[in-house]
Amino acid sequence: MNIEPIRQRLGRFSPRHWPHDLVSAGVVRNIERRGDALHVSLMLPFAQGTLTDELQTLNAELCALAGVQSVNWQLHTEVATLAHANNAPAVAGVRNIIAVSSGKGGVGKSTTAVNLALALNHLGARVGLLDADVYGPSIPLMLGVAGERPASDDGKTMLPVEAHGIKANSIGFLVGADDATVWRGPMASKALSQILRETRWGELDYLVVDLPPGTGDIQLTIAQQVPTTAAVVVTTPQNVALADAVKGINMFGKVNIPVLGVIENMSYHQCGQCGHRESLFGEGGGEHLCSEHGVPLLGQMPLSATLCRQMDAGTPVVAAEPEGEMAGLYLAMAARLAAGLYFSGKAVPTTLYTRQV
Ligand SMILES: Nc1ncnc2c1ncn2[C@@H]1O[C@H](COP(=O)(O)OP(=O)(O)OP(=O)(O)O)[C@@H](O)[C@H]1O
Repeated sequence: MNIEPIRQRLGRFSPRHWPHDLVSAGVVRNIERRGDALHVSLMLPFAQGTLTDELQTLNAELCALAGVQSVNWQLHTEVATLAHANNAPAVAGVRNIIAVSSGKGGVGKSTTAVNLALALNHLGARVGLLDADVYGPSIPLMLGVAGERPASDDGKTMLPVEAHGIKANSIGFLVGADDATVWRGPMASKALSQILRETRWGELDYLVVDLPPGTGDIQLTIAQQVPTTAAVVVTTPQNVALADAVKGINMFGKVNIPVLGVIENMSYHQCGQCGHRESLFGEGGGEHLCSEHGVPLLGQMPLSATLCRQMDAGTPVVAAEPEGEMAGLYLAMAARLAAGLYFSGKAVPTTLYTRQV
């Protein structure tokens, strides 16, 4: 069978959120006909969301081109390690680190970090979550594991706490949320660096780091001490929050950490009864900010009482209702994030890059 027409068709197909088609993205591994079926195998270098469904739309055309009855797609994912944006030494086993930040407190940064981490895991990736928010470590509560402590079998390193399929560590597990908040700059960033490196994360495709809110020295120091691959900025639509989000984008710019995009949280309220949408804090702010600063708007999350309640109860929406509408929004953001990270980064050999240094 001549596979060239098949290859050409795949070369004209760009999945959603991909800046490239399947062929130029280099993901097509093998095309062959076996009996009445066409087998196409793809090797994907990042966690992906709806690709399986999207590929089905090609089936009829490919069947006609190959003269077969069916198409059998085989998708393998091996998340690539991307060069990080600074000179901080790598963390053993950790392929990519995504920093989640916000220009100001209370915009839902931790909520976003937790649900994005869970969403990446739902897409099939091995995920860790580091709570670096020394001013208010809320991850233990949000994951429903506030009473737990990381175990240590050698007195030197810690095993992360596991919750809802991801691995987590937080300053809040170790000193209690109230004590951590009185720490000041150098002490907090030193402790954090230690937690990052003394946790036995195992093999992780993505480690999501929930940074402290703000754009001051401590955030800058942490961003530099952590071998960050790229960052995400969370904001709400009010002008004051957007102005601070710009400071966040600029902060990462100063230390050459690429900003993968902005997530607008509490963008609108959707009435639980009639479904009516209302933009309580203004409309179009996130979009405007993104187009002005040349960064993608990764997604918009509604203000939702359920989301807030689930978070407080330690069962984040992506874990509680993975098939629901709200989780779907986080899953789409995670897929966009993973694609954006891969296509904007530079792949490096995993074995060299993630070993203990
Ligand atoms: N989209 C949302 N709808 C409703 N409630 C939300 C939403 N996002 C976050 N919240 C709630 O708002 C509160 C603050 O959220 P969160 O702790 O994530 O903010 P933060 O930006 O991390 O704050 P800080 O950095 O100051 O700790 C929490 O009670 C959370 O459940």
